[in-house]
Amino acid sequence: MDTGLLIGTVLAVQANYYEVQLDLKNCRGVTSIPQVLLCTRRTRLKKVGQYVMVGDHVIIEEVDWSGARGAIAEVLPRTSEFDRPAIANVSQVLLLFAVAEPPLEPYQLSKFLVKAESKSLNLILCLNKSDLISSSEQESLGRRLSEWGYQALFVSVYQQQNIEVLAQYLQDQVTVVAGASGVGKSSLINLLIPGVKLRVGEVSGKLSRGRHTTRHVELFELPHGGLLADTPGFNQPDLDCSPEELAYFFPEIRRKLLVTSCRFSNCLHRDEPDCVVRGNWERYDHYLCFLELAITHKIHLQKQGDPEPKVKLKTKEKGKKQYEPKLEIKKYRRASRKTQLQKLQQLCQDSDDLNELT
Ligand SMILES: Nc1nc2c(ncn2[C@@H]2O[C@H](COP(=O)(O)OP(=O)(O)OP(=O)(O)O)[C@@H](O)[C@H]2O)c(=O)[nH]1
Ligand SMILES: [Zn+2]
Repeated sequence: MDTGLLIGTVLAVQANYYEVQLDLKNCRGVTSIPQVLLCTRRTRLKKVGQYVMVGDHVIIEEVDWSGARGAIAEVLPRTSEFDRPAIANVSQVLLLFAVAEPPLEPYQLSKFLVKAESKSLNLILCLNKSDLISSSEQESLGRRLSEWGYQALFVSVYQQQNIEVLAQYLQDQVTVVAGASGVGKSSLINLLIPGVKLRVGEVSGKLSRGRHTTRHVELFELPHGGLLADTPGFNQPDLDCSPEELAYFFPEIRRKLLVTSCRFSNCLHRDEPDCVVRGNWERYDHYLCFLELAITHKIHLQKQGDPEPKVKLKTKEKGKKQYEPKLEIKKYRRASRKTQLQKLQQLCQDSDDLNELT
């Protein structure tokens, strides 16, 4: 057996245990050792605050081969870090949507596309449930998306259409499967990885969110090499890019700015004079909506960095100035209907965020 370092990839994290798939290239000639070890994290890593993520390449020590146990001694440098779900070393995003059931919502698809573009990773757009539309509908949808700048791959899990083509795209890559709830992510993973048996649900509108019992992140091994992660029950990616960079996440805008430019270099493409981006193209409205979100996000970040002072300067008699603590906003003032509604929406959003994190 090679005495070199034992390296593996973290497939799943549960409580304080890490499921690590061994990179068996380092153990040539040995066939009877376990492929996956259940590992703990060495205390030294805890002390230096080095956390371990799914997808991490790690060095393993203190192996107990008979019990398939080990300890993670070191985390190798990451090439990328995905936040939702938290996975290291992802190489591409597979954006899966359905052509119907649930209906394809252009705004929602756009939001997922922009989010995926912001990751600077390879992006595959795949449309499932092609069995539910005619070939001419498929062609016109394909043309529409190519205007957006994407070559969509139409698949059907039910009819096993184009699954082989997709499998080739996934080979030897670490891919995160993202897409709205009910589009067939679990069904697709079950088909690609026989034996994995992810739970497939019924499409039941908004209530389908959160029905997954096990929501922890996990990487699944593809039969011909490569790893795949699901993002269950996840409908609304939040856009956290800056207003200035948003334009670059639209292929249509990139194409325009490649051949010409706006009068102002910091143009946000809203109402500035001589803007070459503003105009009559399908997703311009989406751009404007996302721009509003990005501006709100930026203001929010600025406020966080600059907390409101807890004291205020008051002028007393004879012009004497004095600092006084700020009084709390009246608690008994009745919230307007609009504020109540906003609070309710925020509450829903927060509980969704919580679901996505757990
Ligand atoms: N017509 C049709 N239905 C499909 C196809 N693939 C999956 N479905 C159905 O779509 C529904 C949702 O599938 P899931 O695999 O649970 O979808 P999901 O994307 O994992 O959903 P979440 O777990 O909520 O994110 C199920 O009823 C599947 O049987 C397909 O190719 N054609
Ligand atoms: Zn412009």
